[in-house]
Amino acid sequence: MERPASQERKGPNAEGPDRDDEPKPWRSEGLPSGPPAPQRPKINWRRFLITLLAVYAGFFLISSFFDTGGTETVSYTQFTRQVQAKNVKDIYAKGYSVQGDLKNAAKDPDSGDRSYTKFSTEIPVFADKDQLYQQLTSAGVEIKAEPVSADRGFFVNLLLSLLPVLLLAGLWIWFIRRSAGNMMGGGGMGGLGGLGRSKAATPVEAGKVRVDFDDVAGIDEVENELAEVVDYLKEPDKYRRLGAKLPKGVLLTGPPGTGKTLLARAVAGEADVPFFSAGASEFIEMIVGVGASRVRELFEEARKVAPSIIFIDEIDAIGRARGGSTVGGHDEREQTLNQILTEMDGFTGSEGVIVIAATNRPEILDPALLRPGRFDRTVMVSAPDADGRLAILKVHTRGVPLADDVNLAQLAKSTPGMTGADLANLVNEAALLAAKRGNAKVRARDLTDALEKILLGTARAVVIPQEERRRTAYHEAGHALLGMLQPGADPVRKISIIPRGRALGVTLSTPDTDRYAYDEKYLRDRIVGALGGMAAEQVVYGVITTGAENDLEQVTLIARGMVGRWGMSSRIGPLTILPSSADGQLTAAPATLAAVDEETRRIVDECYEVALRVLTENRDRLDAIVAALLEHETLGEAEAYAAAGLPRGGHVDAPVSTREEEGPVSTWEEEGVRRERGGPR
Ligand SMILES: Nc1ncnc2c1ncn2[C@@H]1O[C@H](COP(=O)(O)OP(=O)(O)OP(=O)(O)O)[C@@H](O)[C@H]1O
Ligand SMILES: [Zn+2]
Repeated sequence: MERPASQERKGPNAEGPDRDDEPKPWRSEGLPSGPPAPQRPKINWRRFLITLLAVYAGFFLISSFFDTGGTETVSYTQFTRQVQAKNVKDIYAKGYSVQGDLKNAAKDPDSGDRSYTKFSTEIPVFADKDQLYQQLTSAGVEIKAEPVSADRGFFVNLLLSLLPVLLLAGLWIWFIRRSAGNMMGGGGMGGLGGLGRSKAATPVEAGKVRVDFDDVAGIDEVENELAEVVDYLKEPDKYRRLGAKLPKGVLLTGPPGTGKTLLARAVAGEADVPFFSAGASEFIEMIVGVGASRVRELFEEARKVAPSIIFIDEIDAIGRARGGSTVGGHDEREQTLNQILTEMDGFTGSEGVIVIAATNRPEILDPALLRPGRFDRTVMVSAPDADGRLAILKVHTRGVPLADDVNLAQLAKSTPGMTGADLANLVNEAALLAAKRGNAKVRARDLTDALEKILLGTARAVVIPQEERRRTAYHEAGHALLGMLQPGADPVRKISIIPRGRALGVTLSTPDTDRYAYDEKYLRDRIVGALGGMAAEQVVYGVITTGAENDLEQVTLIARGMVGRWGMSSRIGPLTILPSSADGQLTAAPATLAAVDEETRRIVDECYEVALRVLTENRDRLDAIVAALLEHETLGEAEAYAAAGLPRGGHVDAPVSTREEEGPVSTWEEEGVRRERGGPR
């Protein structure tokens, strides 16, 4: 099977250099090959600005030199005194500015001991010029005069004042020349015909995309979710005949390097359709309106060759929630975003263009993007678990000769927290090492050395330390075990110690049926479950960590609601004491509020006691879940209950949903300060 060998070898920033010298806002693949567009040198903006500043400063220096270099600036009084003393040889007048030479050096009136023969001065407008002229002629001063416009200093001044205008003009010309390269035709920008429409995108790869689902490993669930899209792209008529509506947009979310871009290309490869890809930030130009017309153009091209895929990477760059900041580029971003929304609204699904967008930060996206008919399908791509990492390692070692001592399964186990991009990088580093060492095959040592090099060389933690994993596992197992043991709690659906965004791990519980009202028992079990992570750390380690912040927020919210809003405390009685929102009015007396706090505390304390007791009594089950978690990293419902040695008592089998927004779900996610992956890129 064909695959792009070079692409496989790249690390997490594989696309970086490409993007940098790519003049066009998008790339397309899978179109018939055409003549390559002439490469235009990319303007380095920082250097450009620095040069400009330097030139500016230079002008200032030079002009000030011309004005005062070697001459003494004297007062008008001083000047007339020299004239009366008949010590002035000649003057040179330009408007009211006068430069001149003295016959004999005069002492500097300010410092006293410095002497000068050249001077300059300004004649006040209100000076008696006739009288001055007479004095000058009678003193025999040679007078030279020039019209104001011939002034050398004036030219310099003119240049200086014109510089910003010249600068803008230069920018404009550069911009137009640049746009002319990949844009043609008229229309795009109102009166500025020639801007904003692009020529057919030049293919990067001739023929079709040569990546398919075989190249994407360890995220089978995600592939399954996208299989429908592939099927639709392959046979749009099949769906069209039935009038079926397919998603126009799919949003891939997940940490950097988990294969979102790869996945989008694989969808195109599987479906054998052209692939257009663009980084969202590349749409945004200095000049308002260009991003929008590029978007329009991109969709036009894609529609021409439909069925096709448009991939927009880092959509958060333009898709951030609107309003709020009004920093520069705001308008442009908004217009570009609006254009994307318009395009997606405009084409009906039957046109066969599917937009796939990727982001690491779905939470900051404008909700408008996620409405039906736009990116109405969100697919979460998370970092791979141990099995997933093994599968990815297998993909990336397909073309690499491995020595017999290499144990990929072992390597997969020792790289928790690594993403697909990290693993691809690891294999490549090992191959480089082996080549440097003159070996024909990659040996186990090359891989371990490469791993060490990566661990030392990257600032972010690539591999999660074993101790941290164990602690996270205990924390999650604590939540999960209490969820399994407390009779009123919702069944546990999934436990994971794979980091996800800022979360170190997650335990997911969903009820079997929809619940509309919650009784006190259920709420108490929720609190017990939420405290389970902290309690487990207390039981096992004797200390607790900051990881329980989210848990405690949930606990406080529920307990305060029980006391202050739902009448579940006999001491307070059935009264609404606390407003349902933060800005609501508080009407209770301070003593009542204090009582609410005490009651809240009592409930939480009682629940924490329960959590500690249950976990201590069931320590063996807790340890067993932790062992299973460390082994597999994620446990589904059946595996979780099996590990705990518990029946899924009374719980009806419900379809497991991993989409957390569905239904009343309790998730216990641990905030991890250390685990912010990726960072600025
Ligand atoms: N699941 C995977 N299977 C195989 N290779 C993978 C996988 N995930 C990532 N890779 C490798 O890592 C490289 C980079 O991944 P990709 O660019 O698709 O990640 P991404 O999620 O789009 O990251 P970003 O958010 O930084 O754009 C891929 O080209 C591929 O070599
Ligand atoms: Zn927790």
